[in-house]
Amino acid sequence: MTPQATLTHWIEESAAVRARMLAGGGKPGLARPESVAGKTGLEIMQAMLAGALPYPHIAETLDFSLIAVEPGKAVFQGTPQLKHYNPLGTVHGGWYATLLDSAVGCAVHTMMPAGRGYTTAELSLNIVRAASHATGPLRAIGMVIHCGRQLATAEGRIVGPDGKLYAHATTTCLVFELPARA
Ligand SMILES: CC(C)(COP(=O)(O)OP(=O)(O)OC[C@H]1O[C@@H](n2cnc3c(N)ncnc32)[C@H](O)[C@@H]1OP(=O)(O)O)[C@@H](O)C(=O)NCCC(=O)NCCSC(=O)Cc1ccccc1
Repeated sequence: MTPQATLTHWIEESAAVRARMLAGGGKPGLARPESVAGKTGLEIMQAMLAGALPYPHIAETLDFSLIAVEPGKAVFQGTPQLKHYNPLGTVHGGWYATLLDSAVGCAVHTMMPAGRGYTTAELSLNIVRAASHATGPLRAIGMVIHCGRQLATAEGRIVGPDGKLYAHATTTCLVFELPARA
């Protein structure tokens, strides 16, 4: 696919995902414990994509959204804007970090059986190309490398529709038993 065709595909796919989420009742918020009980991580992420579970507020704060999940993989799309700038006049490093923490974390989440949770214990980030408010949509793709009983590791990349790399990251997540709720 040409970069222009990829860009068109990304824009259309993201609009379709958003429309599906909204049609299913999706809105920013926090899932109630009883709504996620008994679901695997993949089922939770799929329910979010279907609008059956709320999506997190951070997606609106930083203008990115979940696009697709499969076992061991999560794809997000975000568009850098002026409101994401640092005082230096460039996109804040935290924007790339948040997008990649989301992508690699959710990739790990897709591997969690019901009753198991995870949290980021370490995130290592390289920002190798500056994006701007003129760049347009970028995608963060997270992939699991290892998923054990206590540790999970994953890697992720932020790329443009032309394939240019903007940032890459690795994470170490702690995997644990979710506490039983009364
Ligand atoms: C410039 C460099 C650091 C190094 O580049 P290299 O690895 O040597 O790569 P390469 O030579 O392959 O060129 C790649 C592209 O870069 C361009 N380019 C190269 N050199 C320069 C140059 N001197 N000046 C301008 N542009 C330069 C070059 O033309 C090429 O683009 P092109 O292919 O022509 O279109 C690059 O990795 C980068 O910009 N990273 C993003 C860093 C970033 O945005 N960090 C986050 C913000 S910080 C923050 O928020 C913290 C904070 C918070 C709060 C308050 C205050 C602060």
